[in-house]
Amino acid sequence: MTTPSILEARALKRQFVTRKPLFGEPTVVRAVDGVDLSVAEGETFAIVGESGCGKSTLARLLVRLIEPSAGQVSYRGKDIGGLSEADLRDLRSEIQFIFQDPFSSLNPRMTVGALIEEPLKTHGIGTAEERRATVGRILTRVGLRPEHADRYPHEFSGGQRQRIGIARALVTRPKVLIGDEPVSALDVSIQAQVINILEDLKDEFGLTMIVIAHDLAVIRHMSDRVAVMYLGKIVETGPTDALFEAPAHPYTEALLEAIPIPSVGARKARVAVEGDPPNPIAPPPGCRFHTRCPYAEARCRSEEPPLRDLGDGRKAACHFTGNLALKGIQPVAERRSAAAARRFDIYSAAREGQDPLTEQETVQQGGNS
Ligand SMILES: Nc1ncnc2c1ncn2[C@@H]1O[C@H](COP(=O)(O)OP(=O)(O)OP(=O)(O)O)[C@@H](O)[C@H]1O
Repeated sequence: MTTPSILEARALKRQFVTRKPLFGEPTVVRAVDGVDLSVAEGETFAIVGESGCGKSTLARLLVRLIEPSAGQVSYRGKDIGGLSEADLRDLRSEIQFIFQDPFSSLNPRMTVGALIEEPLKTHGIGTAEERRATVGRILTRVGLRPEHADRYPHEFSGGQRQRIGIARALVTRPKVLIGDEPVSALDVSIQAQVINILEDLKDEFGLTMIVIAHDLAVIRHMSDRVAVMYLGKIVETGPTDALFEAPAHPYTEALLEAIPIPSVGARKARVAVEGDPPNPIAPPPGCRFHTRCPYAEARCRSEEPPLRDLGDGRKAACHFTGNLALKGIQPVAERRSAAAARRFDIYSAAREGQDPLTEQETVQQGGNS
């Protein structure tokens, strides 16, 4: 029996038209350019790709924070494009966001208690007394204390502020939590703690999670399935383990090879795939990845590969998918660097309640908390 899907996108598109001042020609960015996806109830679904590939736009389309240029999104089988204002408000209490930078998403003039209580008030949930009790409970649940409700966000560390963001997102008991780079502003050791909290709360609240990240180590630990985006399109999707062990698209392979090394500099390290992504205003013809693909042939420059079904829940958009091995390509799993493997170990150790960092790494991280 297959798990029913909770969120679905069909042929979803969103373009942004910008115009240079005065008589400038309008330019069109196809930020999301024909995306189909289906998120199963209870799973953690990850969207990964380089900066500017359309991840955040896609996430915002999924909850109608922005309107699509074309295509459809449905939540529990219902087209959200046709929802009334009241139904849209209900939808927003069921689907919550957490953001990359908890400080900028929290109003610095509100106490932590007021910040967490706000969504309850907006949705008319509980009396003032009940809301205060709920705030105390959720603060404890994310590893803070009820008395922290009287303090202000600037009094907390980055990791604690992200816990506050999580508490605020979960206080209405949503069904879906979307995390837009939820840990990428945090140090590696703190990332592991926040990931653990999210995983525990996911089980406790029966959440479906959509996680947007550029960091594949985070994705590997958190997600059941992954969609890899490149220039507004999904180029590969499938179960996380299968995709990591044997990527079917050369772009996925390049991303896996670029996993950053854990060190002081890894705090905000970005994935670096060789070459720059093409200008999204004028994407290359044929396969959009051909300008950076080591395996590209003439066909790739003129013919766009469709997202083909590979079986076992996997899909990829590459003319050579399934044949990469024939081109003499060794699976990435065999080539992954020791440093990247260590990064995976850090998360694994933290998940098992051990101190994830060696003494030397703790010194490098500056003993942060
Ligand atoms: N409001 C907007 N107006 C014009 N262009 C936009 C707007 N929002 C996004 N874009 C463009 O759409 C493309 C996709 O942006 P988006 O933020 O969705 O990508 P992303 O993968 O989430 O990137 P990042 O990881 O940097 O947040 C980019 O080229 C971006 O410049």
